[in-house]
Amino acid sequence: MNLEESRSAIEGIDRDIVALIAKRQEYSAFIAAEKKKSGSSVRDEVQRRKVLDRAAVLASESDLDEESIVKIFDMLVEMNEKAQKNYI
Ligand SMILES: C=C(O[C@@H]1C=C(C(=O)O)C=C[C@H]1O)C(=O)O
Repeated sequence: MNLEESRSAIEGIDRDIVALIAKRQEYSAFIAAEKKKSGSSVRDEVQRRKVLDRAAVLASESDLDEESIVKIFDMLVEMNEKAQKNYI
């Protein structure tokens, strides 16, 4: 595979990543509605920890740097919380 082909493959993957992030974000509306009903706060520290710990395990299973993957997921959680706040 040459440089152009590799870059084109990466572009496709980047598009997939953004589409998956958008899909993840869509759930913020449903989750915000449930939290509004029950009066729960947007940030759920127990669930947040679960998501970040799972990300670390998945990173390690795929031989990826755990710290970097956890940072990415920390940003995803923050994005989701920010979106939920727009619904509450
Ligand atoms: C999505 C939720 O709300 C927040 C966002 C989370 C996430 O993006 O995974 C996890 C915990 C919460 O702080 C949830 O409570 O499940």
